[in-house]
Amino acid sequence: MRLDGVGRRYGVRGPWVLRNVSLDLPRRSLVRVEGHNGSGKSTLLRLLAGIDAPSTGRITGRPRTAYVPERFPAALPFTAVGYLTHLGRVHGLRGRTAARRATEWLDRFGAAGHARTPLAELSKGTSQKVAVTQALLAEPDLLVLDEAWTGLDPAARETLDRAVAERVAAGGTVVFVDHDPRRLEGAADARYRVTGDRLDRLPDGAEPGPAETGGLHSPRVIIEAVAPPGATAADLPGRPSATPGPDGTTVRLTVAAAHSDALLRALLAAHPPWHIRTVTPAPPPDENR
Ligand SMILES: Nc1ncnc2c1ncn2[C@@H]1O[C@H](COP(=O)(O)OP(=O)(O)OP(=O)(O)O)[C@@H](O)[C@H]1O
Repeated sequence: MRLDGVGRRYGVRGPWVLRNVSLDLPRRSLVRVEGHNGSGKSTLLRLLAGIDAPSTGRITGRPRTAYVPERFPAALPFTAVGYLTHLGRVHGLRGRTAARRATEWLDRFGAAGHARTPLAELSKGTSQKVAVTQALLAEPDLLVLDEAWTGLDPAARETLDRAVAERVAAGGTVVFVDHDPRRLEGAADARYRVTGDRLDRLPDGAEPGPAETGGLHSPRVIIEAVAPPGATAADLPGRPSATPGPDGTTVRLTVAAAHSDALLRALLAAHPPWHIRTVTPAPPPDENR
């Protein structure tokens, strides 16, 4: 698929969110999109997914596409498997194939027990598994993932990592946005950054930008927690710095405020979970040091 001189603004006089974006999305590739909050990443992904149209410019060569939006419409009057079968049909599958794939994917995500649960009664995590499943069961040539890992438990996040690798290995293109700079680290064939209204390709090996790491001067949060036996801070979202807590039994994790929710979720969802003692804003860094 190709984008040529694509621009998008909301309303005829609204500011340009994206302007003059030209982009080639080759088959068999994994593409990461980065940028600050509100920079236009979701806008770009909606254009790629075909659920929004450019205000100017052209998109050509659209393949069969599936999309996991940042927010999933959870209140629809379906059971999980009923909804997935319905969407499978929308993607062009026969009902029986759609139902079989829905069941297989729910099973892979550890949510088979919720196949017959109404969507409105699902937990946030299970809803997200349904959101991801509706895209994966289509076996699309282009898979667009907008923060699709958010809300998934660690095992489901790994399942999604594997599913992405499988899609790419099958010749597909996967484009993703994620707040965790280490998501699929080293696996992306190309990385792009939305800055102002531009989309720039990042050189291979470029460090994650301030939106992903938090940057020296962005607000930070200190989480003091008791680690379960054997746990380390090495694989936690937001790359927190870890130091021993004041009483010797806790670990003090300092993380960019933008990542504190994801970090807390990961700590609470760990098996066994971390025990959170306190969550406090960090003092601003000392400018004179
Ligand atoms: N439907 C809409 N109507 C009007 N303005 C919009 C709409 N969607 C997005 N915007 C504006 O476009 C800009 C880019 O938003 P977008 O959601 O694409 O950014 P983002 O990088 O995905 O943000 P985040 O990281 O917070 O999800 C923002 O200023 C936002 O307010």
